[in-house]
Amino acid sequence: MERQDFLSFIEQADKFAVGIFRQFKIEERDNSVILIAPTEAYKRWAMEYIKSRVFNYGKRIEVRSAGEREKNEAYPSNLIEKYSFDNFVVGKANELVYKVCIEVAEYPGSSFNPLFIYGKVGLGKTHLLHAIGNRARDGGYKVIYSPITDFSDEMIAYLKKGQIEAFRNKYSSVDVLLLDDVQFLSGKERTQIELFRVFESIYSKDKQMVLVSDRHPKDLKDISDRLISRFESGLVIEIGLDDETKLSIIKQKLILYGMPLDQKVIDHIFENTGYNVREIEGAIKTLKVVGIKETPKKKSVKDINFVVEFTARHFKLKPEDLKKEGKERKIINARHIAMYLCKMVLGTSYAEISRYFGKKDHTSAIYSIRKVEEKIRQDRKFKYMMTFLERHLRKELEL
Ligand SMILES: Nc1ncnc2c1ncn2[C@@H]1O[C@H](COP(=O)(O)OP(=O)(O)OP(=O)(O)O)[C@@H](O)[C@H]1O
Repeated sequence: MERQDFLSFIEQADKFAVGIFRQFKIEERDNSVILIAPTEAYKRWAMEYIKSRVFNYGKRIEVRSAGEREKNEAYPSNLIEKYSFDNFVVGKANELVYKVCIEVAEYPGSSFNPLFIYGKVGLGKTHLLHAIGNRARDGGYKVIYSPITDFSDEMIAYLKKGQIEAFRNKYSSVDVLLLDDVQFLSGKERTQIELFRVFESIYSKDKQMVLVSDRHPKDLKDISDRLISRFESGLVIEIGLDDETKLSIIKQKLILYGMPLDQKVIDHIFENTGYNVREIEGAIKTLKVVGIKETPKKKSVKDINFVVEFTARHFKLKPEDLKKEGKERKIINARHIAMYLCKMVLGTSYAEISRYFGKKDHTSAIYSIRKVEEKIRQDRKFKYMMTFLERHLRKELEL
């Protein structure tokens, strides 16, 4: 019965092809259909066929060859399926990296190896890693995606069980290894040693490695030179975001969230977000709930004052301290946190925040808020504290 679904779809579209597809084993799943080809040649044919047609089956189509099937299922994938090449908006600042990623996903190990992508937060690095993983997996390759902290935790767990060889084998036997947030390797000596081994092994077998970081390999701290030089030995490429791409992303996301492409809305989002797609998504979601009439309303200075008082109270400081230019770490941190809370809780624009804190340039608020975002990602305790602060602030503001 299930087999019928995909085949009847093909039958309507292409009478010739259905005869060939009948020779495949077809597994229908909720969101995807897996075609298991009898031989490699059939697999290649099916992949070409699917790629060259405008396919609107409504499910992701995955092609594997019979031999690969078991191998792949032995590797439960933690890839996020919604991150694909198709829904990645391309513009000047990310076009090259996008093309390189497609190349790597389709010909792993034989083009840019290792591929090292770096760039600021929320620019789509993780999205591209998963897109590579999904495409390579569809091509029948064994893929592992792992944020470096998970890689490290897993390594320690294996080490404790006395099974470090099993860990090495697991990571060395993939076709594509995707490592996220490589900057967190910093200071993790044993993890670096193990990663180096994995690297050498993968590389010698012409398997693919893709690494993602928030900075260039040269700017990574406390990472061994030999590892850095490996990171630099393939292609190092930056991902960015320019105004034109930002605009296309806003439009695409508005459509995605079922919102009208209203110029006022577009301008509002454009002006109230930095160069960070995650932030753009956040702004659109807020807009969807609150509506354009309320969101753009300028938060009164009274509210910003309230956030500053609230933050000062938490850190046992005076609100005036936060507004002054100070050198003391504790005060600087509290000021950054107050700025972050203004942005997240009140939705105040960068320009307004900067102005309130006595800065002319709106990039100063962007910089400070980014610092807080980075710390949230790096430090679990800090993240809990920020969640706590945000929740309490919202309560006090009755938001
Ligand atoms: N060019 C793009 N087109 C469509 N969506 C995008 C694009 N870039 C980023 N996004 C979306 O923005 C969000 C954040 O992207 P992602 O997590 O990949 O960023 P990142 O660069 O890995 O950030 P971080 O360094 O914080 O991990 C995701 O939901 C992603 O789908």
